[in-house]
Amino acid sequence: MFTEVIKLEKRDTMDNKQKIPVYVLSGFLGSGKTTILLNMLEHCKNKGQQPGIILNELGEENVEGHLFKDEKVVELLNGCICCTIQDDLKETMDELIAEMDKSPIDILFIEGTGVANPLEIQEALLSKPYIDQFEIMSIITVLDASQYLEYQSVFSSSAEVRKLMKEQMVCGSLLLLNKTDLIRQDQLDKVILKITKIVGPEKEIVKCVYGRIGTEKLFERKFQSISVNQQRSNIDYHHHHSTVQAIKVEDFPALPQKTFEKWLNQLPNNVLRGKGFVKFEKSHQLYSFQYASKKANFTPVPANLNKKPIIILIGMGINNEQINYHYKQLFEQKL
Ligand SMILES: Nc1nc2c(ncn2[C@@H]2O[C@H](COP(=O)(O)OP(=O)(O)OP(=O)(O)O)[C@@H](O)[C@H]2O)c(=O)[nH]1
Repeated sequence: MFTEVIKLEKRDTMDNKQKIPVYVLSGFLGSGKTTILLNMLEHCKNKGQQPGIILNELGEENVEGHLFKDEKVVELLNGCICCTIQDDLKETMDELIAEMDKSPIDILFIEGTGVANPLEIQEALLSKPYIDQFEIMSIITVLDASQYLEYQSVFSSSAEVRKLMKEQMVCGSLLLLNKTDLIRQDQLDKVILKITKIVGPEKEIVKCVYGRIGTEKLFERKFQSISVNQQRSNIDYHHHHSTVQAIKVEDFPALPQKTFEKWLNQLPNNVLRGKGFVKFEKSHQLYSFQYASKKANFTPVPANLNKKPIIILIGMGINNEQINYHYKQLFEQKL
C-alpha cells in the first residue's frame, strides 16, 4: 500500500516535468530548411529562449556552421539521419541530455538532410527514454515550389526522389511551400493542385518566400502522434536515397567569379545542390556559396572563420569521374 503511494507520486512528478518542445525540419535538398531554421532561431532569441540544434549533413563537412554563430549545435555529418538515426541520433540525444544539466535548453530543432525521411526521426523521439524528455511539436516539411514539378516529373527525376518527397510531405504536420517568388502564379496553382492530390485537401499548404510566415503558425503545435507503424504503411516506407551522393572538391585556387558562376549553372541536371566556400581572383575575401534551384548565391564570410575553399556537390547518381570531368572544365577555361 505504502509503496503504491510512492509510485504514484513519482509518476506525477515525471508527468508534470516540462518536456522540451522539438521541431523537426524536413524537405528535399535546397528547399529552404536552414533558412527557416534561422528564422525560428531569431524568434527564440527574441523570446530569450535557449535553443539546441541537431544538424545532419550528407557530406563529411558542414559548410554552414558559421550561420549558427552563438548557438548550441550538434552536427551529424556524412550521413543521412534516416539511415543512421537509430544509432547516431540517439547517441547525440544522449549527449544532449547529459549536457542539459550544465547548459539547459528550452527548445530543440532537428534539421534532417534533404534526403531524410522524417519518420525515422519521429520514431526515435517517440521511443524511451527520449519520449519522457522531449515532445514533438511539429514536423515542418519544406517544399521548393520552383523545382516541384521538375522533381515530380517522370522525365527529369527518378522514382526514388518522387517517393522520398511524397514521404516527406505525408509525414509533415506543417507543409511550407517555399520559393514561390521563383515561379508564375499558374505554375504555383498547378503545384498546389498536385501536392493536394498527394496529401489530401485537409492538410494546409502554406505558401512562403524565404520561409517568412507568421511565427504563430510556424511554432504551432501541429504534430499528432498517430502510430508510426500506421504512417509507415500509409507511405510504403523504405530507404530510397541510395543514389544520392555528396562529393567534395578541395585545394583549388581563386577563380574568376563569372567562370565559377557559369560552371555552376552548367553542371549536369543530376547535380541538385552545391555549397561551400570560394575565393575569387584579385580578392582575399572568402565567400560562402549556395547553389540550389539552379541558382547561385554568394555571401562574404569573415576572415576569422579560417575556412578553406571547398565545393560540395550533391546529386543523384553523381560520381567522382563525372565531377572530375566537370572540375577540369572549370580550370581548363573550357567554359
Ligand atoms: N529565391 C529564393 N531563394 C530562397 C528561398 N528560400 C531559401 N532560398 C535560398 O535557397 C538556398 C538554399 O536554402 P537552404 O535554406 O540552405 O536550403 P536547405 O533546405 O537547408 O538545403 P540543404 O542543405 O540541401 O538541405 C539558399 O541560397 C537560400 O538563400 C526563397 O523563398 N526564395
